[in-house]
Amino acid sequence: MSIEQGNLSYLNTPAVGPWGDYLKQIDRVAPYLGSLSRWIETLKRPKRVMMVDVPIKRDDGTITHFEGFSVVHNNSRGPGKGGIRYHPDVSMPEVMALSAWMTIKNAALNLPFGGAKGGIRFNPGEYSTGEVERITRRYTSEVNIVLGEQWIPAPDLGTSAREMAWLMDTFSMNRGHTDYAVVTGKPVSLGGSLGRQEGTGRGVYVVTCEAAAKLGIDVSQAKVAVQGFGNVGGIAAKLLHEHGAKIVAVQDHKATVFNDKGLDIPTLIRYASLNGSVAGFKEASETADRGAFWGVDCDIMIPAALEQQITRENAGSIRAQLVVEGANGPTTPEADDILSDKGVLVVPDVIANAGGVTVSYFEYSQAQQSYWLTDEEIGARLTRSMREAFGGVWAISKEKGISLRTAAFIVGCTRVLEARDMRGLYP
Ligand SMILES: NC(=O)C1=CN([C@@H]2O[C@H](COP(=O)(O)OP(=O)(O)OC[C@H]3O[C@@H](n4cnc5c(N)ncnc54)[C@H](O)[C@@H]3O)[C@@H](O)[C@H]2O)C=CC1
Ligand SMILES: O=C(O)CCC(=O)C(=O)O
Repeated sequence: MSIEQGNLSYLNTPAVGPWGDYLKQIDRVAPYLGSLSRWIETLKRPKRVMMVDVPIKRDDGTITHFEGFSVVHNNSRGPGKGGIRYHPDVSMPEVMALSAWMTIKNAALNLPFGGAKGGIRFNPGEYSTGEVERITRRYTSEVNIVLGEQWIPAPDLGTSAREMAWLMDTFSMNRGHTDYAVVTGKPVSLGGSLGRQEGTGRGVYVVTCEAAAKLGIDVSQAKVAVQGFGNVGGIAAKLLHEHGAKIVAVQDHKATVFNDKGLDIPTLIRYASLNGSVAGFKEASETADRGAFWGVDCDIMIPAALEQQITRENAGSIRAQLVVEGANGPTTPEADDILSDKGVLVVPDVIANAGGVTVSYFEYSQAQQSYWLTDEEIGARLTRSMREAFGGVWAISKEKGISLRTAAFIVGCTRVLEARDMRGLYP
């Protein structure tokens, strides 16, 4: 079997799904990389992949095994950085794609990190807190050999500061010393950074304002639709709502709620946190037709849930002028083309949702120095980093007449491959 085009025979991983989308994005940037493109295969192959067995004792005394994954995609610029996902559909090709997008994102923001990601295939909502803790601790011990030097984890979909605290504690127990810098997104009382929990949503808000200004959209008058109402979508919606935008539609894993006059976001956040979903929210209309979300009348759309949500099937129905990717990989390359033909501007994940990892970098540096910044300092640094990254990518996109995604990939891939080139090959 050929191993060209990232079609990795040893994993029996065909180039489809999110990994296939990532490979197509790399093919699109290759013509812009000049002589560095001779290193392009580096980006099509994860550096290290690991699948681990995670057995735990359930509350009823029985034993259950879970599949855990960890992928270090690239470490040319430093240790791999990226979150851990708990979701029933997590798979090795998905974690490969998520880790690869981290490589590009971290380099596009000029953070001193490579790309990595981890995941466990299960629905945490179906397990007790004690069971989730045992799964997290067992997984941490199983991936111990890559933690710290090769991979510095953080929260992603389905995980939060709570799991990062257990991870940090388990790692520290195994190594025999307390290590605050092995993981970010920890509770503030345990070496976490102020502003990390809100960092991704705040970054989405900042780039939404930057991109809207370029299109002449007044955010304080804009209608916004948000898919995914968790850490990223919920905070982005809250900040946009606070600045006058009307959030006219929210979709989560269970339901889609609409209100053309604008949803009361603080109340909806409280409601979703009490009920586990936006389903049944009284001050909204609700539809069972999940596809209807994409055709909602709005100016700005923020997909902040999973990969491959905007596809060739629904891209044509999108009425927004601006799509800001809070999620990783929500738009397929085919949908990118349809949106571009329609004149819809897409701010790609590797810039739009980089606020979280940017504050993670601040947390990592603070933990190493045991010196803590204030909320205001974090907020100001984050806003500056996001504006600079967006502005740089916007300028390249205008100069070359290409999408913001390809422009962001030019910045990210050039930095990674320059590092690769300078490090050379062992003779
Ligand atoms: N947490 C972070 O700091 C970062 C997260 N991201 C990305 O943002 C996305 C969301 O992550 P979080 O907000 O952290 O997760 P979360 O676990 O806090 O929330 C996920 C939300 O998505 C909804 N959801 C799940 N499946 C869905 C579906 N099929 N359709 C519609 N909604 C669905 C859930 O109901 C929930 O509201 C993911 O793609 C993640 O990789 C990106 C950068 C950083
Ligand atoms: O904060 C981090 O280190 C990683 C965040 C993450 O997983 C992401 O940006 O997708």
